[in-house]
Amino acid sequence: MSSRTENWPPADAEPVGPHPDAPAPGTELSEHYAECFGCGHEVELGLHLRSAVADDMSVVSTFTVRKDHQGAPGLAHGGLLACAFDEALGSTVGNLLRTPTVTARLETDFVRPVPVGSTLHIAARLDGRSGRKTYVSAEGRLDADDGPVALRARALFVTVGVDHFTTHGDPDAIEKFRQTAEAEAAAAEQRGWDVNP
Ligand SMILES: CCCCCCCC(=O)SCCNC(=O)CCNC(=O)[C@H](O)C(C)(C)COP(=O)(O)OP(=O)(O)OC[C@H]1O[C@@H](n2cnc3c(N)ncnc32)[C@H](O)[C@@H]1OP(=O)(O)O
Repeated sequence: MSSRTENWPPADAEPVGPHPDAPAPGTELSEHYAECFGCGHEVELGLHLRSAVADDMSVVSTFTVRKDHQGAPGLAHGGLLACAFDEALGSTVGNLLRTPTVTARLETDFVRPVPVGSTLHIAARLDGRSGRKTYVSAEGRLDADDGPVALRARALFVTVGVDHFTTHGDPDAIEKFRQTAEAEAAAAEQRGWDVNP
């Protein structure tokens, strides 16, 4: 994965389709964690990505660039754009495969500047799987699903157990997250896999 000239996905990856219990086309995906910088509604300056499953089982996420996200005057910061792709790609893997995963590698090509006030439409798809490794890629277009391409990204996500989060993260916050998920019975059905803060 060191350069874009390499084969993608790698030769040992097998085609992968959505889990039988994956959300159906047209489903709007809920935030995976209220305090997530990428999608959580409790993070005032966060990215507030919103995602939905498209007819072809890609996942389309939108991210509107605000002044809080600037790098140069009037333009989005590149690192934040990479963050938006991390979230969009992670949401794709998590929701379609219904497994907790973390980003192991993220590669981003910045094709054109993204102005403050524009909305990125990020379409992400599963590319392949090899054991715990899932390969996924995305394209981000300006202001419309068919707008000009501004970024492309591809990533490797690695499936982990819940202990990844309890060992390395905040066990109390994980427990609170579990309780909230259990309380939301309807959402719990959708988010059973989703101990993925
Ligand atoms: C809905 C959810 C949305 C979430 C969106 C946000 C997602 C995130 O930002 S997650 C946070 C950022 N990521 C992290 O903190 C992960 C930190 N890294 C780790 O914890 C570990 O390195 C981890 C879990 C990725 C892998 O460790 P470990 O479980 O010990 O597995 P390990 O054996 O090292 O790797 C598994 C496989 O992946 C490969 N691999 C791991 N890292 C890389 C890498 N950077 N590049 C290429 N291959 C890699 C390994 O070579 C191995 O391949 P194989 O099975 O063929 O031998």
